[in-house]
Amino acid sequence: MKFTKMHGAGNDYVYVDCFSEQVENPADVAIKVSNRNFGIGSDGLILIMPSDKAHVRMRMFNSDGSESEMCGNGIRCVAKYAYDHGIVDKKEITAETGAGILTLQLFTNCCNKVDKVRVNMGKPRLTRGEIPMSGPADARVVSEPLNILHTTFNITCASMGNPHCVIFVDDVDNFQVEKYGPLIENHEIFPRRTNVEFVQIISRTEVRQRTWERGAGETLACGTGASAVCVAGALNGLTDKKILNHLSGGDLELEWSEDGFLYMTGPAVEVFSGEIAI
Ligand SMILES: N[C@@H](CCC[C@H](N)C(=O)O)C(=O)O
Repeated sequence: MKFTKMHGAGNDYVYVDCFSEQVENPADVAIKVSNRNFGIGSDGLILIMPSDKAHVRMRMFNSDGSESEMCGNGIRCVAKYAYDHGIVDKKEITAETGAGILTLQLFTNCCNKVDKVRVNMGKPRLTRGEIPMSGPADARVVSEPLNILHTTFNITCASMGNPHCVIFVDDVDNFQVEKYGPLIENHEIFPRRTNVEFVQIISRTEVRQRTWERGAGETLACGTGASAVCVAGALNGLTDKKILNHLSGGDLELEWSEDGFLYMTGPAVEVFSGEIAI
């Protein structure tokens, strides 16, 4: 199987061009290629596919083989791959995802390669039913207490197509992400598990985020998570609706605009290509 390794702010995936390759059992392939000792090493697998509704279609699988509806860092890399490898020739393209059809704006460098992408991530979904979470389907979850191991966290939840639980903490770099992340990911109030973002407020326009990803553990960045953090900061009155988010592997710019859409801007990098026996 031919593949390309790419990352967005350090959130790295193995990408397969399914315009020319076929992948049987992508969940198993994701587990195999993601292994950092016995595989290629990545946070998961992303398939770049033809679509009858958009310029390109993305399917994404976490390193544990579970499929997610959406991947913010992944969709920027899919757009870069599509442009740099001649699948599209426009700088505004559409992409079909499990979270619907998204519009992306591509920015190129002096070699006409994409190095930055702005994504209209759609409107955040804020009710328990949409996230999904147990409890009254129409209710929002803003700073709601959740007890984990005798500690009470105030959680704010949103779906960006995939579920997110945002927790504001005082000192994120010393926070025990590996201890609390999996307990929240698998908590019974999240019937499809959840991604978890631990966030320190730096100012009304700047935050620092660490992410525990559903199906992958701690990663260096999460684009849908950074989008959910922008929403959660605004809903809690802690940040403006336009922020710079410092993730462990790089920065993302987020804006929850007046029309209700969430815009994410960030880098997309191709690292290397190769072939692996599957
Ligand atoms: N890293 C991604 C999100 C990947 C999927 C997530 N782990 C899930 O299961 O929903 C991003 O950049 O958004």
